[in-house]
Amino acid sequence: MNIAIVGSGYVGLVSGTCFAEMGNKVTCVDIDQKKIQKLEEGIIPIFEPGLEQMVLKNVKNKNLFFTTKLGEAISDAEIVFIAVGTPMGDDGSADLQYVLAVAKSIGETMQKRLIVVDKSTVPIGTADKVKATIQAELDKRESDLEFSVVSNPEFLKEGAAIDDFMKPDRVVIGADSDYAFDLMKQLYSPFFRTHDRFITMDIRSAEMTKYAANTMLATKISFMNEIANICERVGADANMVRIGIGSDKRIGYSFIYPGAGYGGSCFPKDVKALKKIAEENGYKANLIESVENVNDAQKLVIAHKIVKRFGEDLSGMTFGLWGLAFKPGTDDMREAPAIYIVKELEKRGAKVKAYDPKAIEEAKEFYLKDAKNITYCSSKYEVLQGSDALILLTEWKEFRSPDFVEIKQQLKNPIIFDGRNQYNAFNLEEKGFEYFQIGK
Ligand SMILES: NC(=O)c1ccc[n+]([C@@H]2O[C@H](COP(=O)([O-])OP(=O)(O)OC[C@H]3O[C@@H](n4cnc5c(N)ncnc54)[C@H](O)[C@@H]3O)[C@@H](O)[C@H]2O)c1
Ligand SMILES: O=c1ccn([C@@H]2O[C@H](COP(=O)(O)OP(=O)(O)O[C@H]3O[C@H](CO)[C@@H](O)[C@H](O)[C@H]3O)[C@@H](O)[C@H]2O)c(=O)[nH]1
Repeated sequence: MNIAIVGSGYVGLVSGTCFAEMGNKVTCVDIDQKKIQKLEEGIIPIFEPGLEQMVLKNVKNKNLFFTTKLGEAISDAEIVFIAVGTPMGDDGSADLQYVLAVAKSIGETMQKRLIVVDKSTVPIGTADKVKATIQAELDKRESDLEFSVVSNPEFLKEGAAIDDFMKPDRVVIGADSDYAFDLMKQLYSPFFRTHDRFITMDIRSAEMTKYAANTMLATKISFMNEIANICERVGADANMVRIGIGSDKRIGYSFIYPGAGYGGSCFPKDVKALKKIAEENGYKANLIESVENVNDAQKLVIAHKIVKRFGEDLSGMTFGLWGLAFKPGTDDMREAPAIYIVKELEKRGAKVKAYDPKAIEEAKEFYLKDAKNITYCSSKYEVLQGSDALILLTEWKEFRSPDFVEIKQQLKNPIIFDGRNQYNAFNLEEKGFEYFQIGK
């Protein structure tokens, strides 16, 4: 099939590359000329395991193309995906300007019947807006071209995006015509080897499914963080409680790791957007609001532990930080707990030495560009030299089983603040450390 993907970020580039891998001819579009130029030169603008190799292979096989010209990309396409950002607007709602700008360009340039698929995460009712925007442009052109708008939310996780896309738990398709359902099923069928996992529904329910899924997962995390905070105060161990409740199949083990709060480009903005959607429709979403409040507070839990240990004024102190990305396996720092911790430490007069295997450039260029008291190191052990304590915020594999003798030798004080409970099985107290974790 001939496909265009508009927006070549985490979702667009991964989806486009995986569709190409299945033998489709895919053109990825972006308005960011630098991004497209890099892609044309074989430079992948984001870090996502396995992506580079797959992009290069499909470019070589002439299944995958890049352009800044949407009109050219859709001239031969049967399906066009909208995969641009829907960032948080000032009032917490999803900002639809990029989605609607793409819809306008599609209406201005389409030359044949098209299925327009919304893959971006968008508020319920957005498909109607996309439809109206395209139709308005067609009307201006006095064109009677047919098109359908489909909602096909994306559920991939950064760091595991290729796997999630190639072997999806389900593909949700919201549409209002058999033609659209059929074409979408043809496109996705190759991804299901044993049995299909299509879930078809009306468009609004598909749009809502995405917000409900992310908010459910965020709720599990905030719930567990709240339990962890109570555990600490009553002398229980959240690590044990996690196993205790996860073993109940109705609860399950996934997404109940207590930690330094959820970050990333999706949970924070989607939880906020759903709260706003509810509000705009006359419903106060108390539970969802609490999920967000618990998370906001959780991002600073490690800072509070540091203050409790060292006092309010941290001037003259240096903290070694392992991990900047919001999770392992990505260079993405959107809403990463590290941003909040670094700023809080800096506010209290402390310096930070930081190392992350992939996210240092992102930190320098965007997310911590205003931080004045941070030094970036080229290895995890360099961070420790002259630091008063170590803080772990992202559980990259290379941090999971470090040399504790080396850590003890290098740090000024043998103190570890573990924001991901990675070292709770290492008997650090017996090894002479002061060890602080979440929920114990
Ligand atoms: N990142 C994820 O893990 C993930 C997973 C599922 C769903 N989503 C959703 O998918 C959408 C995209 O997220 P992302 O993380 O890929 O965003 P991103 O910021 O990484 O990429 C968006 C891209 O769209 C481009 N763009 C903006 N306007 C454009 C236009 N008019 N024409 C062409 N390109 C344009 C930008 O330059 C950028 O490269 C969001 O709605 C997000 O909520 C993201
Ligand atoms: O038990 C857990 C699991 C995750 N997290 C944190 O939650 C955040 C999000 O993690 P994850 O869901 O793995 O990453 P994302 O790439 O943000 O993926 C989420 O957001 C995407 C964008 O909408 C969806 O497509 C995915 O299905 C959904 O998992 C990270 O900060 C994690 O550290 C925890 O604190 N505890």
